[in-house]
Amino acid sequence: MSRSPSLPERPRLELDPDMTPDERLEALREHFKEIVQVNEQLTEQLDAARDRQHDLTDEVDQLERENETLKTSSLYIATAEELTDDGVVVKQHGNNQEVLTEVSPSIRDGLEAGDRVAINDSFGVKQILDPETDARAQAMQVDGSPDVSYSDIGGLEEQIREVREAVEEPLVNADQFREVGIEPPSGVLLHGPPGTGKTMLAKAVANETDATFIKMAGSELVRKFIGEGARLVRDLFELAAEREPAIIFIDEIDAIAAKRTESKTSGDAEVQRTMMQLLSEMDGFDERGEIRIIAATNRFDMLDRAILRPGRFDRLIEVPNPDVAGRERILEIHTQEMNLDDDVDLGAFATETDGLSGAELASLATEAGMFAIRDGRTTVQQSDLHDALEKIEADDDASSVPVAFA
Ligand SMILES: Nc1ncnc2c1ncn2[C@@H]1O[C@H](COP(=O)(O)OP(=O)(O)OP(=O)(O)O)[C@@H](O)[C@H]1O
Repeated sequence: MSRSPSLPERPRLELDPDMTPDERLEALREHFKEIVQVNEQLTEQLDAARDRQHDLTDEVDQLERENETLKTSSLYIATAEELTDDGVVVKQHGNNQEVLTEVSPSIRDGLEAGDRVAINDSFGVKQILDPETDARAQAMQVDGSPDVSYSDIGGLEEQIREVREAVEEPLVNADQFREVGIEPPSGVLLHGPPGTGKTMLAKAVANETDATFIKMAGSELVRKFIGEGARLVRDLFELAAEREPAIIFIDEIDAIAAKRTESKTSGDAEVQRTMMQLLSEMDGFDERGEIRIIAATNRFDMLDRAILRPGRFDRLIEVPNPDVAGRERILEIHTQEMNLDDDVDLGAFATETDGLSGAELASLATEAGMFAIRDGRTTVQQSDLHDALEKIEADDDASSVPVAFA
């Protein structure tokens, strides 16, 4: 930046007592001339300073407008894969679509392969993400249209009904709720063992309602983005407001909303701040329009009861491990694209899989396919399912061996 010129010296009038009146008059004339000159210089400097002030004000306005555009328009996150003479190959996160796009020279100069960038609807690179924005991008997964539907979820008919009533209906029939004069539940908490379909449920509602699905993992907030939790929670709600209708999904909410402990470590204070921010966002939620919030936990017992108060997560939905009919349906779903031998009886097999979660049944189906391939076959037999079950149970036992003996 150019330094402003220093101010001219103030002219000094030096009158000698021995001067004749003529000499004094001459000295006074000289002094007057000097003062006029300095006055002109100062006027010039003042004009230049005013011009500069105008330029800077314009620059500030321009930056404010750019900032506003960046904040309000929806941008997507992508990675710059390759810089070529024809442009930049970017890969959009979420759908992995790759495109060759042009970038303005000013952005191109600072861009390197591997950088995360923000792109607009027509794939134009608008911004290189700095580490701070990057944290935001990593902490939140945004999916414009998740590809899970209710029919992909096995054995959770009652839970699907409840989620539809508490989340889908208020989004789709907001007017009806207003006319009847009732407030829909603020937040829905899905709780149950790992891998039972909680995330799928949240994605399916987003899909069904054409809402944007925004996921944030509580554990990552606490582990990866230390010191940023509260701000990221605020950003999460801001992003949802920009993208409404939107469904906010907070996975592993127990990581930020566990019961308060006696210990006063700085880590606890940080988690507390994050939770307080979440509670205050939820308390101011009514005015937020078409945003619904779903949280999930495997550790319901650990939750701070403050988050379950009316107006917060006041609708609890338990998502348990599937019963035998649920397991059969989940097996059907995960084998529907597979080439099954006529001897396969999923109903009978389901009775042998007591205690397995939906996620375990999904990987069991893939494992069974692997056994068929290893055996040089293109069809999956009942025996492959049994082998896969044995393997999964053996893996399970190995992972539950106490660490000291593992
Ligand atoms: N009920 C189900 N029906 C069909 N597939 C299921 C079901 N539950 C789980 N799965 C399979 O397991 C995967 C993981 O499920 P999901 O992420 O929804 O579980 P979750 O309950 O959110 O788990 P976590 O608590 O560990 O986050 C799904 O992508 C799907 O393949």
